[in-house]
Amino acid sequence: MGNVFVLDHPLIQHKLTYIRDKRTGTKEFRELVDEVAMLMAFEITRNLPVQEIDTETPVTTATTKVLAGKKIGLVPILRAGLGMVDGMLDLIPAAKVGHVGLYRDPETLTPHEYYIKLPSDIDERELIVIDPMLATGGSAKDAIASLKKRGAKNIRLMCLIAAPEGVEVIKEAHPDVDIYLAALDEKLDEKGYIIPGLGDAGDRLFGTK
Ligand SMILES: O=P(O)(O)OC[C@H]1O[C@H](OP(=O)(O)OP(=O)(O)O)[C@H](O)[C@@H]1O
Ligand SMILES: O=c1cc[nH]c(=O)[nH]1
Ligand SMILES: [Mg+2]
Repeated sequence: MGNVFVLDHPLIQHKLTYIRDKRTGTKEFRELVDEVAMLMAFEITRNLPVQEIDTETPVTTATTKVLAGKKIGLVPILRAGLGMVDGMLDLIPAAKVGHVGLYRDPETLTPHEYYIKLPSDIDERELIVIDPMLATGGSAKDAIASLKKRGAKNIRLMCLIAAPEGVEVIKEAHPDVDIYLAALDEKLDEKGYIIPGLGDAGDRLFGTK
């Protein structure tokens, strides 16, 4: 655990280029984030355990595989994490979805939690915390701590883009959490934005700039 995986599938990388492009408008941005989230869900679920069962096909009995082990829970960090939920649910339709609302104070960069609603059985689920951006790492760090406080034991973090600073914060605070990214960028600027990044993910998703 505590590993960092950059999902470098060509389709993910291609779409991420257009997500970063400042000329990409809200509609296309939303669609691309949705598509990349689905592709990342495909990669992140690659190592889920399976078990063999007997299945009656119309002609014989076959030994086949089904998912085994823990069920999945998705936990988007509001707002921007919402943009990745539907794409992931396309692949994992039975997942339950919890929500953690956090905003980052633009001056101090400190995260503030304003909402939390989780499935009652989070302690039995493999949770995937979702947020497009891991910048200073403060928001994801607090969101994960909130989940642990409420009993979560198996948590992974999935982001589109991270800054090295944010990755270090999560590794330090939550060494049990694996991190899945589409890209690990260069650095943060003085306002806490990821460079080169994609700008403000929430504003670009919801057209609020
Ligand atoms: O790693 P950090 O430095 O904490 O920054 C990352 C956070 O900032 C953004 O949310 P924001 O506060 O803009 O809220 P929003 O999703 O409502 O726009 C982003 O979606 C992360 O949650
Ligand atoms: O670059 C960044 C950093 C934090 N939040 C964003 O939406 N973008
Ligand atoms: Mg924002």
